[in-house]
Amino acid sequence: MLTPTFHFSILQKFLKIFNKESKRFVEKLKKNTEEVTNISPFVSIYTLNSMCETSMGISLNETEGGEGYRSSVHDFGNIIFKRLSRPWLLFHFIYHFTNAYLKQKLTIKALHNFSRNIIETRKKDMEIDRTEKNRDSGKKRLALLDMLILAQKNGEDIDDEGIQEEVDTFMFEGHDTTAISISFTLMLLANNKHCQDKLYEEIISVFGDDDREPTHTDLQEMKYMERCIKESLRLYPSVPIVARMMDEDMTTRQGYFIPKGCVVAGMIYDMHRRADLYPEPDKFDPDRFLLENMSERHPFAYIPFSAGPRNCIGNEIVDGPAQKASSEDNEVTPIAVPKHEFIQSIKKEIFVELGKEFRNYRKGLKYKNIVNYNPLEKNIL
Ligand code: HEM
Repeated sequence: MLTPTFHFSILQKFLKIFNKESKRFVEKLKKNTEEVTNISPFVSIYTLNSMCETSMGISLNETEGGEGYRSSVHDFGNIIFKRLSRPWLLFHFIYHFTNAYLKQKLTIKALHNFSRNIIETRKKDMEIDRTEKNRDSGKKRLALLDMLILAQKNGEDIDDEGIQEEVDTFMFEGHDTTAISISFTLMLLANNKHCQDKLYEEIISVFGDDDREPTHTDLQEMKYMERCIKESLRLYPSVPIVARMMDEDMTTRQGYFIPKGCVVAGMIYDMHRRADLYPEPDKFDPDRFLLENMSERHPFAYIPFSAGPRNCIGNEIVDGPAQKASSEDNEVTPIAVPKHEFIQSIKKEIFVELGKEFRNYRKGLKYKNIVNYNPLEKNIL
């Protein structure tokens, strides 16, 4: 349902929002007088603004309750990380008696109330547009939410709760991942002056001394910047681990049995730093993503957006249109990896990697969700 929203013709309309927020970010940075600034929460103000406007079609700064929503988004992130980093809080029984749980409930309520209101208002506005046969509505910029409302109207299998869940997912998946990625890219450029200089030269070659807003074509020309972002996502993938629950038994080529119900984790961070795939893996070298240096690499050696049927839909923003836009096709061409190919690849790449990682933790760990990949003991812990 949502894939058409990620078509580059729609993303192009979003570019105005990204440009507006980028400008605000730069202005704010210029005014910053602190000697040391933690840039990550700073960046996330503008990525959250961008996500709100592209997902819900509202400006957080100009909407009643917007600032409350912003602080709830941040509080919620903190609550989750606090819980994840305190093993005893992972037991529901203990967690339910803590203040953190109470705060979590209140925060979720605030988040849901806000997005529910926006959805209801948006639905009413769209109804008015339709009944008044607003001739301009076709030219309007559609937010992701509008696509879901339209899909529901057209009889697709999604109810109000489903729409809200999608909007909430987008807000979290979209703003934090991009804020982290921008922060690390800035850090890497700051620490690698020669790359920063090269990128600066590229900016000058595209814009000269004109301070106009970047267009989609400009961005496509900025090949070095694209390589810097890709290399930054290799070193610091915003989502370092993905996990899947096995829905059927499986035996890998190496002969390891993984039972149904088992949780298997893919360590993207570790895979991206494998010396056999990336020589001098800790070095920031954007030229690893030159075509000639990539051709020999396994396609799943680089998976910052995961791969397969549940990969990142936002992948289209960073990776998809950049390559596909030039074909000027109006059809949506989702990047989907055939399931069997993905499974084969998991076997070869991710499981082998897991073997290396988990061997270190094996001794003394008796946790039913962790699979032992030690090649000497073909069994399960
Ligand atoms: C640097 C930016 C981003 C990175 C590195 C990233 C990474 C990922 C990864 C690794 C997954 C898969 C998680 C898993 O397999 O369990 C994922 C899923 C997802 N991402 Fe992103 N993401 C980014 C930006 C975005 C943006 C901008 C959006 C929305 C506009 C978005 C929306 C989603 C959604 C909805 C899913 C769930 C897909 C599904 O389960 O079918 N992401 N992302």
